[in-house]
Amino acid sequence: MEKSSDGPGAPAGLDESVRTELVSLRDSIDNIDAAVVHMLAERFKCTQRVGRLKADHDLPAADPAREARQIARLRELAGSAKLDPAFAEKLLNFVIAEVIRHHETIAGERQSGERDADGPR
Ligand SMILES: C=C(O[C@@H]1C=C(C(=O)O)C=C[C@H]1O)C(=O)O
Repeated sequence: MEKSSDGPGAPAGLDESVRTELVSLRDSIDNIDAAVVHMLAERFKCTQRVGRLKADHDLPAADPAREARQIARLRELAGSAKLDPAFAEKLLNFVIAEVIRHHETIAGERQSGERDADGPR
């Protein structure tokens, strides 16, 4: 069974000042997580538009040169922000891989749409 707790999100038997600090820090973490989700949602709205542009103009889903520039920039920013640059790179690569998957899906849908519009051969 799970360990019992005497308050939302704080383990039982904790010193009051420790509990207050833990709850306050977790409030901020929750706000930051919400901001990250909203920012990612906005980023994916932009990348979906890029995906449609690429599909309309027969451009490849991935742009490795652009990715290399973004990674170099993000590593630099991470370093100044005291965030591990290797972590920043992994995170960006993770997001970009999902974006490329979306772009491939959009391109595939365009192609099958065009085939359908051409009618049976
Ligand atoms: C969004 C694009 O497509 C891909 C995804 C990228 C991203 O998520 O930042 C960057 C380069 C591309 O591989 C783009 O070309 O700008």
